[in-house]
Amino acid sequence: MTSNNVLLKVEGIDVSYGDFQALRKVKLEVKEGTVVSVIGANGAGKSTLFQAISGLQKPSEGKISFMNNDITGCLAHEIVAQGISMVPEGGRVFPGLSVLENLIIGSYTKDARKKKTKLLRRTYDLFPILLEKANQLAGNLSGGQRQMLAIGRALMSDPKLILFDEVSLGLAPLVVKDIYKQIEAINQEGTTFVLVEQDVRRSLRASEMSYVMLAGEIVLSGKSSELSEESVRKAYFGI
Ligand SMILES: Nc1ncnc2c1ncn2[C@@H]1O[C@H](COP(=O)(O)OP(=O)(O)OP(=O)(O)O)[C@@H](O)[C@H]1O
Repeated sequence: MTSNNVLLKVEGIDVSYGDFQALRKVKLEVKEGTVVSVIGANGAGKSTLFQAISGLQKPSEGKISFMNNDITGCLAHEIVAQGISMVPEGGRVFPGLSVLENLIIGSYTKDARKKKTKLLRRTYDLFPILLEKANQLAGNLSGGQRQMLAIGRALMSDPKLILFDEVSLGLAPLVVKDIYKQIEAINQEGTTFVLVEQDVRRSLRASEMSYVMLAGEIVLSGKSSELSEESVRKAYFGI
């Protein structure tokens, strides 16, 4: 599903950790209903970008808007309440809590709490394994199941936009295929995605727009269908 409305706009943000500047004048636009890829090597700044959008890092320069509202400097819980949810790198879940408890934690905003039953049903429909294992400890899940739980938890806040960090890292190819199928299904129901993915081919295939980062900057961007794997790889390595 695509429309011409810009859902998220990042305009020239700088983010630093002490003296180290991790993002430089980063600019990015995400249209409603699309899937956008952010590609880059380790340390390029992809997670920092997600943290800045989610309110976990404060940009020293630039502006972030979501649905035409300036969200620069908003707190993380305010940003979730506006409709942005993150699936963190490595499918991080609370290992000592059950699958169901992990999901319920995702619906802590006032609006999501009201729709909890409906959101839970939708999550179980997408990932039946989570219903099967609802009362088991999340720490006992496989890597792929943990990634599904992390997506499920993000869905429980009823987001308009999901920031998905490292979709396929460390997962078996069949599991990755399954997860991309679910991303497509969730996207077709209207949720917009920004994906961080190391696999260039998959990244281009799964998205409408791609942005390549290198050392804290966007060095290449364009329609995924018009970018060659070679040009992306070159930008990725800075050659
Ligand atoms: N908390 C921190 N304190 C200091 N430097 C940091 C911190 N977090 C990240 N960095 C540095 O900022 C840069 C960007 O890191 P970031 O994690 O955003 O990159 P990334 O593209 O997501 O890489 P990865 O795939 O390894 O997570 C790196 O040089 C990293 O070492």
